[in-house]
Amino acid sequence: MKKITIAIDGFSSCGKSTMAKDLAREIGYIYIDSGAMYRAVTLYGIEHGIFQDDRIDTEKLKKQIADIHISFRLNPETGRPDTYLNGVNVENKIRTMEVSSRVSLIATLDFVRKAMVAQQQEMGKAKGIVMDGRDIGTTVFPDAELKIFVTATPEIRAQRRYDELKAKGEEARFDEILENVKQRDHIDQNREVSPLRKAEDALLLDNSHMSIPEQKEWLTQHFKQVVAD
Ligand SMILES: Nc1ncnc2c1ncn2[C@@H]1O[C@H](COP(=O)(O)OP(=O)(O)O)[C@@H](O)[C@H]1O
Ligand SMILES: Nc1ccn([C@@H]2O[C@H](COP(=O)(O)OP(=O)(O)O)[C@@H](O)[C@H]2O)c(=O)n1
Repeated sequence: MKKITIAIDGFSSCGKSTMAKDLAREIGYIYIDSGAMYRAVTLYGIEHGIFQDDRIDTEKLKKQIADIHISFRLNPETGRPDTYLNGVNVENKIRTMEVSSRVSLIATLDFVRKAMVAQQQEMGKAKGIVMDGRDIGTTVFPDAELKIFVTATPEIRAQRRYDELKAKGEEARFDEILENVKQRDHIDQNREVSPLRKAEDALLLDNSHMSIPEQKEWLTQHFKQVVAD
């Protein structure tokens, strides 16, 4: 069967990674969480004094960007890929509110995007990949055979993220998460480089009232249709 490229973009916390990972596992494709890469750069910045309050020392980060190596390795316990920053597993550290509150500013920087996009395109060279993010269908893989743009109401998205953090036993406040979700959507949609928008040829999915199995079924059907053509 021919291998294709699948691009899943959309708003924060709506279930993109969940559906992308599940599909990739089922069809034997590689899954890449591009957001995890921006989160890893942000964590690097926090750990290397790049932030002074809310200001970013862009010159310092620019000098160090070539020293930031991000990779993914399958976690045999979860069956899902964990994110590694310079050889260290940072999967949990990159999901904290501290990182969430800073990542979208880091993702506005053109030299950061350039470095990440180059790595992402390299990872997808051989096709057979599902990648989720904000600019996958528009910038990273504009020729992807299947493009999806996912959305849900901000309240539902914040609730999903809140439930996730609570289930992991982490501190979480619903209002803080809702504010973060809205703020990141705003920054992502209004930045100059590769702003978040639906590619013209992407299929729109509002999963506000869909369960995880329902959305996976929806995606699998579209995948089957594209590979059958
Ligand atoms: N349709 C859904 N209904 C309820 N919860 C969902 C649904 N899709 C995903 N989730 C949950 O919402 C949270 C955010 O999903 P995630 O896939 O990380 O979103 P994204 O990649 O878009 O940020 C996760 O805890 C996930 O299990
Ligand atoms: N391809 C991408 C992926 C993420 N990002 C940025 O990285 C942030 C974190 O991405 P994410 O996919 O982990 O976000 P969640 O929706 O999973 O919380 C987003 O809010 C964007 O600012 C981006 O700019 N481009």
